[in-house]
Amino acid sequence: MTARAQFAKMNGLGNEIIVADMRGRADRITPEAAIALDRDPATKFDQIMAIHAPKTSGTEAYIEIINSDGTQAQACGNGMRCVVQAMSAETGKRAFTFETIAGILTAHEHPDGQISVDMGMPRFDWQDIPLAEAFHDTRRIELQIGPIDAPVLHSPSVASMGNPHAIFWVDQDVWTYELERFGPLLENHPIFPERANISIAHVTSRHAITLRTWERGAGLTRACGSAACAAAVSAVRTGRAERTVTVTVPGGPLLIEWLENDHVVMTGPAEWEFSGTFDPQTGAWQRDDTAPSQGAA
Ligand SMILES: N[C@H](CCC[C@H](N)C(=O)O)C(=O)O
Repeated sequence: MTARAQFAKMNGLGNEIIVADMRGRADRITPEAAIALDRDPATKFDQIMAIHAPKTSGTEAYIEIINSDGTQAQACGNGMRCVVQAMSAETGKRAFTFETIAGILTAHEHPDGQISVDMGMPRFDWQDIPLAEAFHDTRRIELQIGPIDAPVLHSPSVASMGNPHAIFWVDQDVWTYELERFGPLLENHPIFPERANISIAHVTSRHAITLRTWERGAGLTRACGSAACAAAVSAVRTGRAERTVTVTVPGGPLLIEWLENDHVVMTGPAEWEFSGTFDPQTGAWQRDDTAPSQGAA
């Protein structure tokens, strides 16, 4: 058995996150461990944010992002806020520079506890999303689901926030759509060679969007920060909204600002739930404050 690693179960607006401290270790969290942790109701998560020692000077840490199906993701805005809260509690620092598979990003904690993450620049070229075929205008691509002559969802905007997103615009309450049914079909549609995060968006004013997301590799979530960013920039590109917008996801509101320098900044909360230790090989875990019988160990 491998030595245990420390973790904190946290959430970002209900996006279920495990922040795992993998610094000073040579091993990685296996897909089997991720799947085992997700199967246990107490540690069920959408993403694991694995903190590794920095690879690049000037960065605090290298963050690996793992979906609940064990696959890797390039971006996780809500998870990044959880990492900031955990590391600011540990170090007393408020501003951080991190590296992920998608590059370098910065984040800081405000005095009121809200956390802003610079999610970088969105990309809109079809090759960057990526799409399987050329679409020169990604504000609206040909893709629909439901009866051919009366599609339920159609013509999404697509964008990359490091990870692939499709945003379907709707004119009514986002809860009236069966996202749990259409999500998996669209996530795995052949137009998305790396699959995609699927959102339905209702623009309710020039500064407000309501959003639900089916996440690639994780399914229905209460919040998806990168999808909120993708929806906000896509709403601006299609003339639906201004560059500062509140995106309300099932877990609550996120403030998204698309700055003049093309960076997208997301601001929202993070919440600690409990801490423990786990085996990165198997996912066996134990709460810090309970007797050794707890968990799958
Ligand atoms: N929950 C995340 C996104 C997870 C990304 C993931 N599902 C993927 O791209 O594979 C967020 O807050 O941005």
